[in-house]
Amino acid sequence: MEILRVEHLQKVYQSRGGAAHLALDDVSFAVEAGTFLAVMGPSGSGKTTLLNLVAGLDRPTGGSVILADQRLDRLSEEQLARVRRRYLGFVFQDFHLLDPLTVEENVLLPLTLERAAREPEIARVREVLARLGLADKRDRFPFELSGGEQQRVAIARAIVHRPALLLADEPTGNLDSATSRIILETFADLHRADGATMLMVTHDPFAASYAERILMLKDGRLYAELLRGADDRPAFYQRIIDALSALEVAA
Ligand SMILES: Nc1ncnc2c1ncn2[C@@H]1O[C@H](COP(=O)(O)OP(=O)(O)OP(=O)(O)O)[C@@H](O)[C@H]1O
Repeated sequence: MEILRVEHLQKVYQSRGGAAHLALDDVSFAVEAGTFLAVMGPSGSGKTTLLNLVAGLDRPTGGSVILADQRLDRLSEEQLARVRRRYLGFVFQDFHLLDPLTVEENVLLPLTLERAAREPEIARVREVLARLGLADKRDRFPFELSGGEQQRVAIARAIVHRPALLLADEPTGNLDSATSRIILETFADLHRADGATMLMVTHDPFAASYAERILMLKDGRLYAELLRGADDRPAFYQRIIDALSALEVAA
């Protein structure tokens, strides 16, 4: 089953001075359910632009995004907001937790946005917190947690409503390497054990090596795709490094 299809996506930013910048140029790809996809590319290559368009947070100047069988460009802002809440989960570089709320309240939030919390929903929150090894942290506040724990709470919040697609924007960008590894293992485990579908934007080859498929962007265009295939993670990492140096040589 296909979760996401991006067709001939184009984004032109018009600056106030009148100059146009082509941030995404004819990008097409599809994502099957259960895929762990990474999108890589140097700074300015269009990664965040692509993520924002996939999330329906911005509108393309050409082409389309089809998420869970719905063409996002045909939806009103209100319909888009509903699609986002229902089908997407978000994990950000800087966690985006709400400081006045406890861990449990933060994770409950996506379930209570549209209605009052009920018993089964609290049970679901506790199940997800336990799944992520946070059962004993549920009454703490974000500032009482380490960065890695805060990111795991953010992941719990992103998956609590069982989204069709989990979007992560540089999720290890603010973490040290040991903590990054724990977060990446968490994603890999959600993919392996729960069949989660993920799109992770990263410029870090180590983070990307946890994915099974990588799209590489350069100057707004897709220029390479790597599939992990039968490689183990270290062998895949080496192939990513080789592909990146080939890109630099070509630049
Ligand atoms: N609102 C905007 N108006 C004009 N240009 C923009 C706007 N947003 C992004 N751009 C330009 O579009 C290009 C792609 O930006 P984008 O943020 O998608 O890149 P990125 O790959 O996510 O970079 P980084 O890794 O640094 O976050 C860049 O050249 C950027 O300067």
